[in-house]
Amino acid sequence: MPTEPIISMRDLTMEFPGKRVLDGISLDVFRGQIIGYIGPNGAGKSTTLKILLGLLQDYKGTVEIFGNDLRNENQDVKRRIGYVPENAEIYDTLTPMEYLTFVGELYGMNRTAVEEKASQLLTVLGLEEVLHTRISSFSKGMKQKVLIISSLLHDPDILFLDEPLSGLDANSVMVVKDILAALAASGKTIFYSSHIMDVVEKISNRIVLLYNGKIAADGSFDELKGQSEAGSLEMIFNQLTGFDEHQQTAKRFVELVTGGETDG
Ligand SMILES: Nc1ncnc2c1ncn2[C@@H]1O[C@H](COP(=O)(O)OP(=O)(O)OP(=O)(O)O)[C@@H](O)[C@H]1O
Repeated sequence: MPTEPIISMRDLTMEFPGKRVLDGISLDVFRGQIIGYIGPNGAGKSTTLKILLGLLQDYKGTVEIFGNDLRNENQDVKRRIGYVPENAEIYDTLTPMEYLTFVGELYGMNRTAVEEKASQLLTVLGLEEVLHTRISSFSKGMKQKVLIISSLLHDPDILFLDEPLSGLDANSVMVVKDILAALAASGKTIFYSSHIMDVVEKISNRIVLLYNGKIAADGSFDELKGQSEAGSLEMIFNQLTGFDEHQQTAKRFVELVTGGETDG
């Protein structure tokens, strides 16, 4: 049974001018958990991740990672964290080998070791022919693979992922899903934010739904299903966020596009 939480948030509140985005979030995350962190657009998922990463500081409440208060700057904590951002600034003029060597060295890894590891990881994900090609020529999915590798090069204990499968083809999605499951089984903790509900449903062992600044649901998919009449996570999401207007919204949208009435 898990003991000490790896991540602990108490009464986490975050306000931007004129807007309270997080309204007293309390959450403990344990070793080996894959947390599917979901919520409507603008719910505050990326904001939560940025706070956990130390990128946003003017929050209220307490956040501890590995038992260290985030307000006490701690480089050791940062070294044990990996991050795949939603919108990454990747250095397009570099090759993946140059970029990954740069990232590995930032984490204090030895250059030869990082080059070898980067080359092996790129090869496993099918990028062996473009190790020395500029990232600017890559497709979205190829860039995403480089980002996923860059978040894992230093073998972190916690992985924060913000929409990590974006641009990946169906085969690559299966590989990444299996990688995440294997990482969690080896004791890593994964905090996974995404809108792709069928993937969240399958890979998460715990789902946390953020709505109106608060945690509206927290449990395994089976537990959430037990509390709701809905069958899929997508339907549970719609139900818990009170959204039942998708057909009317779509109809109105198409009427405006076509300038007329639609059938049905
Ligand atoms: N730096 C900022 N200044 C002002 N408002 C901000 C800032 N960053 C985020 N917000 C606002 O906070 C709210 C939450 O944004 P956030 O990006 O965390 O949502 P999200 O749940 O990740 O949404 P999405 O699913 O669309 O990615 C939004 O209303 C957004 O406009």
